[in-house]
Amino acid sequence: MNGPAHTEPPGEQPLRTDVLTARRMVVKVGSSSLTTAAGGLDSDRVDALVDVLARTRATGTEVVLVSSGAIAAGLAPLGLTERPRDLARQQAAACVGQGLLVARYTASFARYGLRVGQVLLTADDISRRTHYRNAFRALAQVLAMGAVPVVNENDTVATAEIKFGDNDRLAALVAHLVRADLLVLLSDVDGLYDGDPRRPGSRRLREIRGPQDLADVEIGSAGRSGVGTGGMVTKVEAARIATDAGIPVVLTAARHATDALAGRETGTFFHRTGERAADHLLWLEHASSPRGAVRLTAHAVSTVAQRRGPLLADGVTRVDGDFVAGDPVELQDESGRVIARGLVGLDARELPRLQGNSTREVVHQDDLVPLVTTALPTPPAPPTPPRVRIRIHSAEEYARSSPQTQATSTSTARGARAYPRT
Ligand SMILES: Nc1ncnc2c1ncn2[C@@H]1O[C@H](COP(=O)(O)OP(=O)(O)O)[C@@H](O)[C@H]1O
Ligand SMILES: N[C@@H](CCC(=O)OP(=O)(O)O)C(=O)O
Repeated sequence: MNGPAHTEPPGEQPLRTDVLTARRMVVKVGSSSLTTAAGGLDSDRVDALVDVLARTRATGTEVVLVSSGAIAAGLAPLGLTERPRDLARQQAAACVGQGLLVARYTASFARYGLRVGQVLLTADDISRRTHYRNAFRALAQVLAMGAVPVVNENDTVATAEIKFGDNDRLAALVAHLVRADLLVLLSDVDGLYDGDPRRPGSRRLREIRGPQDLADVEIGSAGRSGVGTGGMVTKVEAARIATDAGIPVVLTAARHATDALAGRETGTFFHRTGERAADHLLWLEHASSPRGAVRLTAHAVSTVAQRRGPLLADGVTRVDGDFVAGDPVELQDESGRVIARGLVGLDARELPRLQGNSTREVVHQDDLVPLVTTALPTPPAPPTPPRVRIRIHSAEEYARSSPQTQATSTSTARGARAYPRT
């Protein structure tokens, strides 16, 4: 475990109201906080975590646990001494380790008469609206029946295309999914430091009020545990996703979980920076895979970026991808820069016929998420309608390609869909 160079003594601090008033919280614990130095699950640490969560549950606060550790738990039983680099052996380790992990939680929560329910998700499960609603219903029901959902990525079947990539991000998305009041990220380090926590002189940041507070912070990758994945980068990103959606975040060490959940000043507190968005807008921004891209006139870019109105057909200059009405698409400026995401209201194939049409709506204003924050000037409307160029790719080919490729590719219509439509 990485010991931070400097841990500031907890002084007498006011309690954190956002923690005390949370009625539903998502707690994420990293692999490094659940394993022994020799590898394998550390039962004492699992029990210590469950003690805290069961006490919180007993006060009436609902808890969803997002737990990493499947791969780490599967290493020793498969004779592996370190986390494999290749996906196939990671899948095998997760397959063996996930069962052990949930068995351990089941036994540990049983000491308090609490049941656990395993929930394994892939990005695909929440990147489509119907699945998103389904996942919400399932989790809400597990909570309503008094059990503790233990969520992890479904690493055994998750391939690169459908991976969340890290459980910090998964936890932020689950926090939004279950409409949590608080997200708690438990790691092997007791908060966000302004530099490498092992370096003498690095200071723990007590609170983050917005991106401006992160300007001079050195945010590094995973420490020496060898089992963690994203390091601070993914935790700060997860905090951004959650706080943007109105969910405050506590980031601290698993060993400080009691203090953190009691609202005491420990770790780093990320204040909420935004309001909870409509479900489908968060889904659109963070969880959806765009099915295509639409390039806009300068005038339409300005309208969309400032969310002053819908995207109309006469604002479209080019269409990439084989999307149909209801799909998420990227909205790009004339240079191919992505300026927003939107749920498109028309099929890609319909758009050429609507060239120059200023009454047909391509994306409704309520189905837009601007991704650029800078105010864009409003250029005059173009005098003549632009020509629409259609370039169709298969959805899977489009999703895999880089933004540059997406902007410049010349492949022709294939019409294949990667996944069944929902
Ligand atoms: N600015 C920073 N503040 C705190 N920790 C940092 C920072 N930069 C990098 N880290 C590293 O991030 C590690 C935590 O990430 P990780 O190993 O992925 O943990 P987990 O398994 O809990 O997800 C810490 O052990 C630490 O070494
Ligand atoms: N889903 C993987 C963990 C992925 C992950 O993000 O790990 P960590 O950085 O330890 O939270 C597992 O259970 O092994």
